Amino acid sequence: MDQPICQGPIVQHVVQTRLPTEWGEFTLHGFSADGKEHLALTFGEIDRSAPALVRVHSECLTGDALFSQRCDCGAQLRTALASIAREGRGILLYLRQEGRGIGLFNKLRAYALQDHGADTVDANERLGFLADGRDYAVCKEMLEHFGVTKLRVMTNNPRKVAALENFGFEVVERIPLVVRATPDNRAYLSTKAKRLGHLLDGHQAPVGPKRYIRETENAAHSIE
Ligand SMILES: Nc1nc2c(ncn2[C@@H]2O[C@H](COP(=O)(O)OP(=O)(O)OP(=O)(O)O)[C@@H](O)[C@H]2O)c(=O)[nH]1
Ligand SMILES: [Zn+2]
Repeated sequence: MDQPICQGPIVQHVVQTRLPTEWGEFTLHGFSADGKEHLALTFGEIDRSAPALVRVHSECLTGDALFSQRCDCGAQLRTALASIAREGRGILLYLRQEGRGIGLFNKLRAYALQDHGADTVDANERLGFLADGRDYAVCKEMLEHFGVTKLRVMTNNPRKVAALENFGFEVVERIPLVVRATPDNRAYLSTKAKRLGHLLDGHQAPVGPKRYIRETENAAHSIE
């Protein structure tokens, strides 16, 4: 019998509109995939022949919209948008995989466990989830929609770089997205470095499958 063909989600570009921000005017694109509404923010003309400055950001309602200091998401989002605007072109994918894929209320349950001493990984596992349940498959078609093939990716997460490479993109540079530690997020950041493999000092060698990725000297430091 034929093996079923493993296909990614069907991704549709549904709508686009202007998004004026404090850093300048982006274009906001709505994509639907598997019943979810994902977003892309683009700035300037995307030059398909040059590597594109890209941020793949996972939804964090508490950090992105409610000013939470428990994590680095809000500051990373603002820093990435400011960097793209400063460069004059680039793409931010805003993926609706809240709480590393477990959803908002489960993330809040994980926070409640962390309030009583668990770290971010143990809390997920105690709730019966993987430490990180994200799936980046939707990125492939979203980035293909904009016609880019070579990427300069703003992230501290080598698994994100590896996922993009597995989809066939050439990641020519990883740009650390370093956010200042605060008393509220210091333990969280340290757990990400120790248990989830995040590269948080901005100067470590990439641990992804390929070692030629250029680590930029000019990390996108927090603007706060
Ligand atoms: N389950 C869970 N999710 C969290 C927690 N803190 C933040 N998140 C989610 O984690 C996601 C962001 O992932 P991070 O691990 O902060 O960073 P990353 O995307 O892997 O890496 P960067 O590209 O460097 O930002 C968002 O979806 C947040 O909602 C937590 O304690 N528990
Ligand atoms: Zn967050």
